[in-house]
Amino acid sequence: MTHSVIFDLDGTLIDSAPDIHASANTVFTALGQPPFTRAEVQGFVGRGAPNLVARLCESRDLPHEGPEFDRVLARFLEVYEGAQALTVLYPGTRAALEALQAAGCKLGLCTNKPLAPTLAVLRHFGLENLFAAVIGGDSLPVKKPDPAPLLETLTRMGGGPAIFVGDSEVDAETAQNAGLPFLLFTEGYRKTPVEALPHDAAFAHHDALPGLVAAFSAPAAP
Ligand SMILES: O=C(O)COP(=O)(O)O
Ligand SMILES: [Mg+2]
Repeated sequence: MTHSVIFDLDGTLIDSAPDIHASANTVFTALGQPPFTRAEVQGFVGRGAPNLVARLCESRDLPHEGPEFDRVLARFLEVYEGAQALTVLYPGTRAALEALQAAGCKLGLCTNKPLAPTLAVLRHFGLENLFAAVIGGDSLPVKKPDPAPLLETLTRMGGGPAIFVGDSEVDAETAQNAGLPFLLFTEGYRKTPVEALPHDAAFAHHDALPGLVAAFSAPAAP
């Protein structure tokens, strides 16, 4: 049976760290702070925007909760929602999504990025109609690695067998928590060596994805 394929977004389909980095620097330099390096910002991507901004505040001894923090987070979300100019699709992404769809796979998206900037970036790349369901980091009361967002994405897609594709520690843990097979994209924002992350297969270029998914969907050998 053909599997549904659910994707993570940041570090899996899009390289968004340059825009996240630039947006963070716009907000923090306006507060009189020196700019962050890209590595500092990228290291905090994957657990949602509130966590990213809280970790950045913490690293500058600014409050990471309370009204002052809430204002910094709101400003970051405002700046980031319009920031797509530096973001790129990973090579082969569009072709892989279209090939999967042509092979009969339903596609879903489950990201910890808030829903508004998620939909904005999907529209920016003309991908918004490819996904049968899109869940963002603020769509449910919990985020990945809680399995609920991934399972809710699948429910909204109509259920059935599914595979999760992601780039990070959080994604590997989410797939395990949800009991779904996990395909690891190795060129994203992972901090752990590939061997140390539980995964069913790994790939470095999206060209490999349709073949990997087909192998999962093939009937088991007798
Ligand atoms: O942390 C985020 O905002 C998003 O990260 P994800 O798309 O990799 O889940
Ligand atoms: Mg990711």
